[in-house]
Amino acid sequence: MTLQSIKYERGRLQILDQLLLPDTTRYVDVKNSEDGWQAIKKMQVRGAPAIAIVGCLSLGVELYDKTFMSVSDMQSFVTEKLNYLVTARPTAVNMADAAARFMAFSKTLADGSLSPGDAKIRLIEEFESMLEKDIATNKLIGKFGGEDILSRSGSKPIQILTHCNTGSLATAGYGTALGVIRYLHEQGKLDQAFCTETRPYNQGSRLTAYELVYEKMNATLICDSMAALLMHQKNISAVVVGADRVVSNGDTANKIGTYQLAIVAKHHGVPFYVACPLTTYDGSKKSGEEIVIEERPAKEMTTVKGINCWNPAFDVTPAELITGGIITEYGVFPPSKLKEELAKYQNDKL
Ligand SMILES: CSC[C@@H](O)[C@@H](O)C(=O)COP(=O)(O)O
Repeated sequence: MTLQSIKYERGRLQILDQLLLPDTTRYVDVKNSEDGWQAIKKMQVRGAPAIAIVGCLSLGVELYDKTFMSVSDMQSFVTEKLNYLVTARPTAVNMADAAARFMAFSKTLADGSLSPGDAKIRLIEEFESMLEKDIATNKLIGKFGGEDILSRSGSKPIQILTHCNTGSLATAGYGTALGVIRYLHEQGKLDQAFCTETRPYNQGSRLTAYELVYEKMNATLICDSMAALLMHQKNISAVVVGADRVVSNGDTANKIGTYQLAIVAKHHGVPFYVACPLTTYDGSKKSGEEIVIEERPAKEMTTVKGINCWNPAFDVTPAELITGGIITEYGVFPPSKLKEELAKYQNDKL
């Protein structure tokens, strides 16, 4: 059984408190959208897909206990709460994407054909479907990405470098970039995965390392500052990272430090891939310059009081550095073709 960041049954949501990992495994109840907002803001749950799923399910749990006089009352309530959930963290687009889709869906429920109670259950069912869809999506990402890497590597042992945490803890299960590594491992083709510590929040050393050990994959931890030497000395087959927002020209926001990995990969001729679902694509923005980068509190960085800190949680990797491609559930696309390729699938989202 893989690690489970989200436990859900209708009317009850629990999340694995990622602030306590790896030392303590404790699930906490998320009883409503306010709890959901707080859990996302405090990073008890994190990772773009998991943020959206927990946000929507927290609202689903709140809805379950509520009664509405009319479907349009429910629709106003849901719109207000979804808009609120989007404000918890600004950079990952998945929650905003889900909010837009579910607001549109809740409008379709107000056509008079369903009672308020039935409409509420239809909406809850749609929230619930995110769990299975995310895992199915991640398995496709894993396969497309894994096969692409294998096709480029000939008979060489496969060694993958990844950054941040993109596995079961950041999604409903299987993972995106870590899904690619998992697929290669399942095929018996993974020689070794390297993961960065991912300073300052240490998603790599606390969460990815924990997942890799838990899954018994052959894996090695490095400090972020060791990536250039690693690529110089260790025959890295590919760098594979996740994403928080990919915009229409292919520029990609992901965990701080991704940009420098992409530069180093280009210098060493190592293919650099971004792995993410269609729900991480934001076609409304033309370039990475338009992406809002979250800044986190200085206390996440400091060991000495009195020093000034700058703590951006994400950076933007320019499309031209994504040399391997963007791995989605529909295939692997060069960033320059992403917009036209994904346009074909936009209506499949719900
Ligand atoms: C599948 S998760 C992809 C990204 O969300 C992940 O790489 C990342 O940057 C997470 O940042 P975090 O600040 O931990 O939410």
